[in-house]
Amino acid sequence: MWTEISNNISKVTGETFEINTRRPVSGGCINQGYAMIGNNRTYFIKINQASQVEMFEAEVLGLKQIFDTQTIRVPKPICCGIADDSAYLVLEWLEFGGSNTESWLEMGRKLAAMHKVTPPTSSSLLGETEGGQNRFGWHRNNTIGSTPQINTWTDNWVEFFVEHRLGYQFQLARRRGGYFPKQDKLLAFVAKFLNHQPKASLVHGDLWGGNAAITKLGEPVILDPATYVGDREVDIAMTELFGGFPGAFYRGYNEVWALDSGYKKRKTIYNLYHIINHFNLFGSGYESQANRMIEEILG
Ligand SMILES: Nc1ncnc2c1ncn2[C@@H]1O[C@H](COP(=O)(O)OP(=O)(O)OP(=O)(O)O)[C@@H](O)[C@H]1O
Repeated sequence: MWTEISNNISKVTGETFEINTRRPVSGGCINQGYAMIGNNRTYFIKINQASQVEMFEAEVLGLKQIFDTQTIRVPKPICCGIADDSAYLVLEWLEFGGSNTESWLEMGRKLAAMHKVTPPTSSSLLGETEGGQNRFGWHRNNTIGSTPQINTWTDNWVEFFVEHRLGYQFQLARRRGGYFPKQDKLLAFVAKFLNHQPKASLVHGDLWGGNAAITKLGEPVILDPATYVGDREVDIAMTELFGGFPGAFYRGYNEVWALDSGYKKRKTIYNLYHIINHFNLFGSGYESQANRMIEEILG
């Protein structure tokens, strides 16, 4: 497998790459990460089962879409595919570790700049492109963790969030034996909560602490996106889900595009999506957390 991946790197970069050393990189929950070193170059590789190759293809497209905004750094995708019986994704290697206040201010400013972008709505099937529309979705489905994330273009944000985010995850959770007694009441209530008519923004989609990092040179980077066009508040809510980003991040963000005061009310409903997904991915421990969040939302 490693030779096949090396050969593909040589092919797409036009420079011979022969693997010399490989070491595991920890930090991800879904894929196995490795550093691949050879010919004075290093690459970051993610490996999963062959059936997951579409997940990597979607990640490449998400990284490219974010790169095209010219706002915030993402690792450059090199190639992806199947070698032996494994799916792989090769990315530019980045050296992390230079965290400081200025870098986190920049992370916030750059994320806000990215959120100001409304990418063209395009249908990969029809090859149509229409710019600047306030529609929500993406040109293909992707994954959140390894759960499918449905991105069918929808004109109305509430409809999109109820059907393709909360509703879809609840459906999967039911099949796994999840018990959410106030699910229907909650779904009926969403429209009342999300009546702020958000602008359609390009969002990262999975912005927990493990997916935001600062390079040794102090440059902010976002990793491993589950990109779509949605309400920017979904990203900010997720930064707060597992402990919060440094305060400088929020200061930087608000400098460029201040959050609406209603955000505080909405963030629990946005994070509920991720907690039900955690139930679907990691099991029952998250069921009671989701039910507590539902109670909190319903008041
Ligand atoms: N381009 C890169 N260069 C160097 N290290 C990287 C790079 N991308 C990711 N890493 C490191 O590897 C870790 C895991 O990466 P990543 O989050 O992309 O994996 P994953 O298995 O897809 O994760 P998740 O559980 O968030 O889905 C990161 O937290 C980071 O420390």
